[in-house]
Amino acid sequence: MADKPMIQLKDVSKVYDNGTVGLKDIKLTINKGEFVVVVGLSGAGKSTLLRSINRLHNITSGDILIDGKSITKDKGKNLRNLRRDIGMIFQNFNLVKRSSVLRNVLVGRVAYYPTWKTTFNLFSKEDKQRAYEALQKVDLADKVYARADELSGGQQQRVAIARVLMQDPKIILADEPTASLDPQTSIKVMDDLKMLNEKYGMTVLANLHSVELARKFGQRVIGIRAGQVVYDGKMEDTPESVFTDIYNGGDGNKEAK
Ligand SMILES: Nc1ncnc2c1ncn2[C@@H]1O[C@H](COP(=O)(O)OP(=O)(O)OP(=O)(O)O)[C@@H](O)[C@H]1O
Repeated sequence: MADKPMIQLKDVSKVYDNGTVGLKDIKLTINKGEFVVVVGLSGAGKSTLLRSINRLHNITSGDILIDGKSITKDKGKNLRNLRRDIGMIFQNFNLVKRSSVLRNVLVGRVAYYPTWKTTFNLFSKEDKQRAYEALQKVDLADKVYARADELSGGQQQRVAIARVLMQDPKIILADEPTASLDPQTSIKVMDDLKMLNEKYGMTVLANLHSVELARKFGQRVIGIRAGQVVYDGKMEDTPESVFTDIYNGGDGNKEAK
């Protein structure tokens, strides 16, 4: 795929109100269609990075461009439209637990409807059909009318992936998508993310604790420590020592140079 910048961070810093530095002077470009994994110790700033990209957090300085448009500066309708281009996958799935699987997947379309229509559940027939097809793609067509909280953790995460498919974003930010899942289920969830990346060209940025999953799925790896990028390279060129170093609190560069 041609190198077209999809996410650009320009000297991005984030200081929380209590003075904690979340991100420090991050310069980063992620191109369309990349599958990037972010690794780092707990508290390194991985979630802050993802949440700044879709502006769940406001950054303190710098700029973030999504497909060439500044999400930092946009307001109102423009911000809503930019956010529609960014799907989120969370560790805790973020489903409406007492609602049906179908309804949860339809939520992915909410940003395409006026609010009053979604309040009264007035989704179009086409979107209901799309939701069903999205569930087929993650092997959950038989769960369409089940309540979300009747599903296993892995199935719930795949409902969240079907919801992202409905949203049809350009980018998926996955914040520890497998942290509450067993190893086998984790692979199935990551396979589904890979499907969105390969089949639909969605750019994926995923925070992962597991080095094994990072190695298996990431094309590029970004190491974060104390709010800074300390490693950035192609997975195939990344020696094991980089991971050891990052997880031992080192700067991830020593043996990679
Ligand atoms: N709302 C907040 N207010 C103040 N400080 C915060 C807030 N959220 C995060 N932090 C701090 O910012 C730093 C980065 O946190 P962040 O959650 O981004 O790290 P992380 O790498 O995602 O960690 P984990 O893997 O544990 O989720 C930490 O020092 C954390 O304590």
